[in-house]
Amino acid sequence: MELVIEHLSKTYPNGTKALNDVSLRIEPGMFGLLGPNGAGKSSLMRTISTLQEADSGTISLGDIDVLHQPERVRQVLGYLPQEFGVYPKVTAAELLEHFAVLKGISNKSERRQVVDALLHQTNLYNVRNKNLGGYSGGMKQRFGIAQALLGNPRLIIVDEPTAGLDPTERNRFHNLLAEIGEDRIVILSTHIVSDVSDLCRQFAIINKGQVLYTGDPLQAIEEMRGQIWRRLIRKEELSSYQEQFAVISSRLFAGQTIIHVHSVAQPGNGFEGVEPTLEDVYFARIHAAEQVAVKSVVA
Ligand SMILES: Nc1ncnc2c1ncn2[C@@H]1O[C@H](COP(=O)(O)OP(=O)(O)OP(=O)(O)O)[C@@H](O)[C@H]1O
Repeated sequence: MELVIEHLSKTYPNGTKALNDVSLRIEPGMFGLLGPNGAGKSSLMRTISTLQEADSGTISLGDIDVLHQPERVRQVLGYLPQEFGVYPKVTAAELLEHFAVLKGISNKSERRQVVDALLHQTNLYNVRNKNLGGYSGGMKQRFGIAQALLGNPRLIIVDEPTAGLDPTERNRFHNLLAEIGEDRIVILSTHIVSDVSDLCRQFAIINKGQVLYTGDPLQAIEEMRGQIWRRLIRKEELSSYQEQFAVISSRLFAGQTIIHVHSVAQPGNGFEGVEPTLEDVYFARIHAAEQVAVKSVVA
């Protein structure tokens, strides 16, 4: 089953163009949707999940017309929203059982089996009788995955799942995602580049409602090879470098500022070539798009 999005656009009543002619083809496996805050990721996820409507464009999931057959989508969809609220005074086992009833698993012993299996899979079985209010952020996210997996969905959407998780929990969550992404479409929406480079065979960069790039992370890195340059500068020199070069990122290291510049040719003295990372790809694509936007405003 493939998810095909074509020419999807959405403008909110206040005039914000959240999706601007988005087209994507998503195959089974983990797909990373990478973009800064406000890029339109949640709008896209909510539209695919049938929680909101688009102004124009089409989405198909196998033979399902997503925008016109929301009931069919909901039968095969698992969704972990950005803000996953839980009732603090019920236990994981109770709430999952409740969701299973809502999903239509009416046979009691079957439901019990499904719930237990999901609690095991998400490593929550030992804490299943604890109130959700006492769960850590990572435990809540894993519970979110457990509920999203009910009914064995073919398409799973997770919106910014690792924000706020500590490294151990994040790692555990990654392993869980990798496991569930083996045989179905999992769309991971995030602004954290390493979530995508760790997990996804396919990804897209989205900014201001537009798809800037889509493809394989390794290929995207390969295409940038020889075009990323590094230089140590003094903090107060940053703005002058930004005027002269395509500075795609700057960070502090041992009290000094390291900049990365995107350039096909050697930018000049003092720059050293570096192996690109997915983060360089991401910043370079966004930087290039912003430059085009600035130029068209000036023109
Ligand atoms: N209901 C709404 N009404 C008006 N504007 C909205 C609405 N929802 C989102 N927006 C705006 O649309 C743009 C895209 O928002 P969206 O939430 O889809 O982005 P995002 O990439 O998911 O960002 P974030 O990670 O911050 O959620 C933003 O400018 C946002 O302020």
